[in-house]
Amino acid sequence: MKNIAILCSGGDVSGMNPALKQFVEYSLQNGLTPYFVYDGFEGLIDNKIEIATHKDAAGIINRGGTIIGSARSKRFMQKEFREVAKKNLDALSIDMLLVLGGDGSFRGMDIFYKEHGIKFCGIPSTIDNDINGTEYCLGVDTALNVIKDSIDNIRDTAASFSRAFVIETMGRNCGYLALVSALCSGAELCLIPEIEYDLKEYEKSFKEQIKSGRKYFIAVVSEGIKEESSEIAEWFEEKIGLESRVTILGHTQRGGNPTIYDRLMAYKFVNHAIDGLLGGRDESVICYTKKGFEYKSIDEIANKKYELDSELLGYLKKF
Ligand SMILES: Nc1ncnc2c1ncn2[C@@H]1O[C@H](COP(=O)(O)OP(=O)(O)OP(=O)(O)O)[C@@H](O)[C@H]1O
Ligand SMILES: O=P(O)(O)OC[C@H]1O[C@](O)(CO)[C@@H](O)[C@@H]1O
Ligand SMILES: [Mg+2]
Repeated sequence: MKNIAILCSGGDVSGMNPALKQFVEYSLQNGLTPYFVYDGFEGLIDNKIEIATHKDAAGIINRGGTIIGSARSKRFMQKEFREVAKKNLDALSIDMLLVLGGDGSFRGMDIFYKEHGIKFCGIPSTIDNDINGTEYCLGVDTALNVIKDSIDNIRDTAASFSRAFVIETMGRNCGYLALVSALCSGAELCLIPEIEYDLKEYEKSFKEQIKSGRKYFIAVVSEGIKEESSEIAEWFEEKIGLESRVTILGHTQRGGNPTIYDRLMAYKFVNHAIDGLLGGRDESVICYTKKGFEYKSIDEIANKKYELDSELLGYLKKF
């Protein structure tokens, strides 16, 4: 029987647990022995690698996060520790790995494959949705729903108090979460790292809107823009004349009950990843695009910047 392992790396997402469950089931269906690697690349180095059974994957489908843990591993960046990881995998005769992670994790696996020939398939899993080559990353839908609920709640109090709210989303240097949330929550202002802005250009229009009866503003801003959220709030107070508050959604965006979409995508990503490895694709990332699922090379994924959809950008409100 052949052995296959799975690990989670980088920021966790809701959808990882459904993926782990499907990994166990689909591996067994294919006559493979599934292994869990606990705590990402750290666990590869520290030999936290154990056989996974149906029992290990039971009762987890509704849980956010990942029951096997995730990590950012400084040690995996060093050759000597990757050698330790390879020895640990060899001792268990594991030469196929599924990696649930982001671009950084795939870059690390690419180096590991080139050095030691451990075959892998990456499953894009990051709330940032910042991976080039795939239009969807596992966990994004759940994160967007968490953000949507938060903004809807904030709107209630913003309206009651006639305030401006600056709501900051995660995303690192990618504005996807902020852009989609702003569109789907009817925000008056959306600021993202990809688009240059000058707040002065909004002043005239916002003041006119207040004169015509607007009582409150919702601004959705992404982490990674040139200003702090508190500075945007000060601008609302000083230039627009509205009392303001800041809500930084932070790690709430990384948790929560996985949505139906993320559960289904978890199943599909995992099946395609295992099929790819069994079909002889030794080093790839399984991507989801308008054409469906496609295997792509690490070069295409990790060495090019993700571009936001121009149609979505076109929907953004202008000043
Ligand atoms: N060049 C590299 N060489 C070896 N390992 C790497 C390299 N780049 C990243 N890694 C490994 O991948 C881990 C995860 O990378 P990173 O923190 O960038 O997260 P990610 O996978 O991009 O996910 P997310 O951005 O969603 O948190 C790093 O902590 C490191 O262990
Ligand atoms: O959980 P940490 O290490 O604080 O990292 C936070 C970062 O991870 C992410 O949640 C996922 O990459 C980013 O949106 C955010 O900038
Ligand atoms: Mg990343």
